[in-house]
Amino acid sequence: MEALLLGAGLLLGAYVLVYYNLVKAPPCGGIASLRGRTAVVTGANSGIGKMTALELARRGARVVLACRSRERGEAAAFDLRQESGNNEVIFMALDLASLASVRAFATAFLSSEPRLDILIHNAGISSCGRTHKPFNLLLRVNHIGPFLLTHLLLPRLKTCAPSRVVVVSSAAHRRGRLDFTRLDRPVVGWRQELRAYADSKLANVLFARELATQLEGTGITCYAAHPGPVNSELFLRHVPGWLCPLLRPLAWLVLRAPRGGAQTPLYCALQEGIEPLSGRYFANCHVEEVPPAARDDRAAHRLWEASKRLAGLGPGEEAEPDEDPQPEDPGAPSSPSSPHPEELTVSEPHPSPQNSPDLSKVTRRIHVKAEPEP
Ligand SMILES: NC(=O)c1ccc[n+]([C@@H]2O[C@H](COP(=O)([O-])OP(=O)(O)OC[C@H]3O[C@@H](n4cnc5c(N)ncnc54)[C@H](O)[C@@H]3O)[C@@H](O)[C@H]2O)c1
Repeated sequence: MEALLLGAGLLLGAYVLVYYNLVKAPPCGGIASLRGRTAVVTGANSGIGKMTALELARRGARVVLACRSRERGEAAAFDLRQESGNNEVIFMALDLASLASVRAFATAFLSSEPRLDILIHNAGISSCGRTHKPFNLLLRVNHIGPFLLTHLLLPRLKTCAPSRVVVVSSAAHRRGRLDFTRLDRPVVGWRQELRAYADSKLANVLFARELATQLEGTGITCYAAHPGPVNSELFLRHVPGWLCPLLRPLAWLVLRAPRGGAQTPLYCALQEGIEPLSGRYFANCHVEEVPPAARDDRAAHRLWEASKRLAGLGPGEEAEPDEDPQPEDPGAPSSPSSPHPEELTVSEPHPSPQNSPDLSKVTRRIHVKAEPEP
């Protein structure tokens, strides 16, 4: 009897593993060679971001790992260079919780990198941990920081068009509800954190939607991607230490491996022919319908305006980094436009501009944001 139960358990485990990692997350196809193109992946020192960066590096792209910790970022860049055999994987410092750091990253990037073809907003947090900030840290890291970064890097994305922006969102956006009267209120306690996480992921979906509208006709397309339920540190990081030994094997068994989680963001970054679906939400490498709150164009526009204020971008301001007003950033040094000396780090000298392949052969200009009516 026990042997039977064990056998059934093993079979079930194998089924779940295969189902989540191969059936639901088939390896993404898309453009085979990215030689001559540059990609930025935020939060690329672990989990889904690291696997996304690895795949881009394997295809020959120059990959910038935009990470908070120099030590972990440099270590990840080293690993990825080894694993991919591509020496064009570098680290640059970016802390999305600090608007000054976002600006410093953009300044460093624009002055050292001649190209930007793919921007993947992967970094995210699900909890504030022990940090107490006088603002909504989850919204800051998961949405406002990426919003500002996109604005600052737009000129480079435009000159390299056709180019793409991928915002790693989550199915949790379905539980999100944006309260515009208290968007930036500090988050206290795990219940508020869960809510704020879902809200920030809804903000990701609305951001991709509005960005697509604003960029129509520029050759830049953007997508919100759900990686699936992935076995990463995102949630385990905040679980009490004594619970981890119990949860880790369970998570390994029932959740997708980070490599599987990377497939939908990669699909959005690389798949030919999805340009008419710019602004849409993807899961399991397919476009998916979202709930009314996530396809509310008025809310998307309102969020855009609110995000501009929270990111320190003035009304009608162009996205040129040098023209941005000084942001108010409680967690940042007093001179945001002066780069932090320790943050302006590039682990390798930039390469000379390379011959870029003709992307117009594999992509088309965006004409419509196609979406069936509910
Ligand atoms: N793991 C899942 O089941 C799951 C499900 C849906 C969506 N997601 C999303 O996938 C993305 C990647 O998450 P993951 O599961 O790989 O977790 P992870 O914790 O391994 O990766 C998150 C990355 O973001 C970085 N990061 C955190 N705060 C940062 C900051 N202030 N500045 C710069 N980088 C910062 C971390 O250092 C880390 O590298 C997140 O946006 C997450 O919301 C994950």
